[in-house]
Amino acid sequence: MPVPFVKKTDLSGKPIIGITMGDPLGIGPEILVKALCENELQALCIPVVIGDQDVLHTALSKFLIPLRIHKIHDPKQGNEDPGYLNLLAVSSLKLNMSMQPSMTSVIGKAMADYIHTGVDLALSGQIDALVTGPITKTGLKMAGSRFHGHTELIAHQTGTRKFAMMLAGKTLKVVLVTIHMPLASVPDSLTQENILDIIHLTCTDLKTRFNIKAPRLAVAGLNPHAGEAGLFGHEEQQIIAPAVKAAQNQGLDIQGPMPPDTVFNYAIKTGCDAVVCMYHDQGLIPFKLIHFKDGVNVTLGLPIIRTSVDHGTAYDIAWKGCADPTSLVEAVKMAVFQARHRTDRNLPHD
Ligand SMILES: NC(=O)C1=CN([C@@H]2O[C@H](COP(=O)(O)OP(=O)(O)OC[C@H]3O[C@@H](n4cnc5c(N)ncnc54)[C@H](O)[C@@H]3O)[C@@H](O)[C@H]2O)C=CC1
Ligand SMILES: NCC(=O)COP(=O)(O)O
Repeated sequence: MPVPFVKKTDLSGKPIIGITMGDPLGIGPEILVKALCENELQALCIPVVIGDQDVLHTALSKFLIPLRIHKIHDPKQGNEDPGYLNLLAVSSLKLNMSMQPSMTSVIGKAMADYIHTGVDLALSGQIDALVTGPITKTGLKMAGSRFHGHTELIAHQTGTRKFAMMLAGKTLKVVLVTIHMPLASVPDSLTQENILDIIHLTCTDLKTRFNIKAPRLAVAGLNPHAGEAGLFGHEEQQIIAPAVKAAQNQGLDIQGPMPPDTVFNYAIKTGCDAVVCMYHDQGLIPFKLIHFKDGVNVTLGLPIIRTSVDHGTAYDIAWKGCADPTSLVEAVKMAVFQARHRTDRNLPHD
């Protein structure tokens, strides 16, 4: 479904930020009510939660959060009073959280519906950005979705062909060339073309969404020592280096492929704006060592703004009261920043 244009929204007041509740069985409801009870976010935006009334009501009472649910049907009805939790109720699950329910296709579908609704609202300009709470990929699969996660689902729903996953923090930003696939499939999935696409997406979004005028990038190799001149693999010489060279020839400030064990240290020390990584854990391990608490997941290349927590559903601590809401707070703040600073409004994305 191609949806090439973003509707213009009036940003003279506070941006309206849609926040999906995520998997009801995970820590999504808890971090949501904790994040909203601080009043910090309501000073920056009008948050509108897309989720389930009973589940949120249970979270409010279990975690002793003094917010009142304000049920709305249109994001414009969002109350600016920080004492209210604005809710667009999309499901009515009637779960007994004290019985530790398991994932079902009904819960999985509700989780997916929050995302679909949020994307529709963002595409039509009724919200200025979408922030997503954590979901389980298995739950999405049980609901019949063919997508691995939000990133692929939202790209599809917005008709976006070229997109990328960025994990962003103040110290380090990483962007992934391949995302959710077996490690053994990674080498065959790397092409000069897709690496160059990710480099371009990164540069474009750093300029248009992060307000970075002249982005500097570093690119990681795939193999130990970036292949050591072909001794430990040929992907650097045959695929990655030609992509970096092509980007340099197009005038981009970019270096690589660099040895994966030192590229992150180099990037932080020299102030690179992002490191382009060849696979999921190559980027996420160093990123989460630094930004586990406050990292934000951002999808690049979309016609809408989508940020997310950097963590998952954390079933091991769900509904126990010890989940940390910092990543969600940072995801909302980044969504507000992007809504205010984006320079690509009304421009078609690929
Ligand atoms: N944005 C999203 O929707 C994401 C979803 N996932 C999904 O979540 C599920 C679980 O993934 P895992 O690999 O176990 O990662 P996870 O992030 O859910 O948990 C890893 C460890 O970190 C802890 N943790 C995570 N977030 C925390 C928080 N806010 N406060 C305190 N401790 C926290 C957990 O208790 C656990 O010990 C999987 O289905 C995965 O696909 C994973 C990452 C992001
Ligand atoms: N490791 C990041 C992750 O799994 C998040 O995926 P998505 O749901 O944002 O696509």
